[in-house]
Amino acid sequence: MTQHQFPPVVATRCLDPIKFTCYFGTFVQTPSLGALQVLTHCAVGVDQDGTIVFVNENCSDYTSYTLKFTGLELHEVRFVDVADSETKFFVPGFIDTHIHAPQFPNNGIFGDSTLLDWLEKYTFPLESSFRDLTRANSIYSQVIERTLSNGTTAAAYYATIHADATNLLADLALMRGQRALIGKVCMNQNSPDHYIETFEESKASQLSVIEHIEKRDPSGNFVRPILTPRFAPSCTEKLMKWLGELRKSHNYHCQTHLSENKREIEVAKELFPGFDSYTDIYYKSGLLGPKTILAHCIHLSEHEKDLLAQTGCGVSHCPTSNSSITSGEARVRWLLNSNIKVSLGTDCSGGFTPSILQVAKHALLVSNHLVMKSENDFEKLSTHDVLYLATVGGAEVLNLNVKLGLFKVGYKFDAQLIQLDCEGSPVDTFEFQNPKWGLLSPEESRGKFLDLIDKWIFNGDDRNVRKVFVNGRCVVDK
Ligand SMILES: Nc1nc2[nH]cnc2c(=O)[nH]1
Ligand SMILES: [Zn+2]
Repeated sequence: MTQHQFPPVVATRCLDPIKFTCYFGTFVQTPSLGALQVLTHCAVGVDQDGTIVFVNENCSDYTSYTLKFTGLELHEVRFVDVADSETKFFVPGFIDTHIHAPQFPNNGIFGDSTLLDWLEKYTFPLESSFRDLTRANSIYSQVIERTLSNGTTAAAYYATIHADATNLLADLALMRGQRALIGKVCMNQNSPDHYIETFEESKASQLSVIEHIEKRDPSGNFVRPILTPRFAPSCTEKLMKWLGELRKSHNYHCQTHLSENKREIEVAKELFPGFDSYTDIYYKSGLLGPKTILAHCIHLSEHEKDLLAQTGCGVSHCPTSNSSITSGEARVRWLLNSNIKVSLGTDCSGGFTPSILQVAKHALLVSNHLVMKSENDFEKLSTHDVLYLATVGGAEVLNLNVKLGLFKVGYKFDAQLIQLDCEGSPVDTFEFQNPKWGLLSPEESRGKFLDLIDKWIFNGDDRNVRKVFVNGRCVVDK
């Protein structure tokens, strides 16, 4: 089971007579927080490496433009014209910066528990069963399929403590064409006997996972290892310091949980009395840096927030999870205003949905709750803000070598094709709400289209995701 020989994802393209692809239609993106850009009648050219080489808005003849631009023959170019419906548009692929792949079967199962009893009752027993590779194979395949189908083109995964199953998750993501940071969970204290490792075991399996993943994808453009101390309460200082040294010496990605639940914070302080704060435990262990992803960050002090800003860490905001297991409301605007990178995470199965679109909606609603509590508008997030967090924010937090999150020259074509009026769509569309580009004033058409985007964010789901592309390759076609 450990000896799978998956073909490299990119090699198959070499046999393809098609040398270039031009996508034509409406493209939607968020170049900055709060700003939504709508590119209409737009031609986006993508080369064989999945890189965008032109973005030509209001293109009157995209076929001639492409042939002239590339110098290729007609049969060497694939034209994907999706301008056949006014409610069809491309958006950048979603980036899920915090998801526990093995917890997928527990989505929706959390009862009235909160973090620490939830871990004991539901999470550790399920994760420990991933010593069984047959189980890991079927659940991990399902997670990748489901997240891709929801438009997630890149994800930062937590796996389990098991090296073999973690390697399998990396292989499956690579084979299926989803970009993924793959984290073998490290945990060597305060965990049940059936699901714990020693320092030496953790070290050995971490190194073997890194070796496996780096061999599978030496470019690191598709799958990469990410150091994953579960959270301070389940790791000794020795283990965190070893991981901190490893992170610094190889510039590895790192992910962990921070300041999710009030009781968790007390436990962390009791276990590590010599540190100034929960954040300080990670800081002094060398775990914080520009390629570190911190999930939750709800109950931080000003000083802890400043430490995140100073070290350049990214935050994964997980509002679905935080509402489900009653953890609290992260102050996203407060973090963003300190120039801290913020993105979205499903945190399955603390969160119940594998869809970043749903999480975006919850991020907006949770921000409204903060506003209602504080009676000022400061924390309010718009639909454009949460779309930014789901795409550009995710790309900033993942901090990969390839550029993601926008339709821009030099960026990779990781995209979703959304259609609101497709068969079985959960979004009710009305002809009078269509933008009617060219028939109304540009402002009127844009206004109507922005309303459609809002309708999509609140009412849409995976049925509206018609195609998904990663690195210019179509990985989902419904
Ligand atoms: N949400 C969440 N928080 C954690 N803290 C430590 N482990 C976990 C986990 O699996 N999920
Ligand atoms: Zn988590």
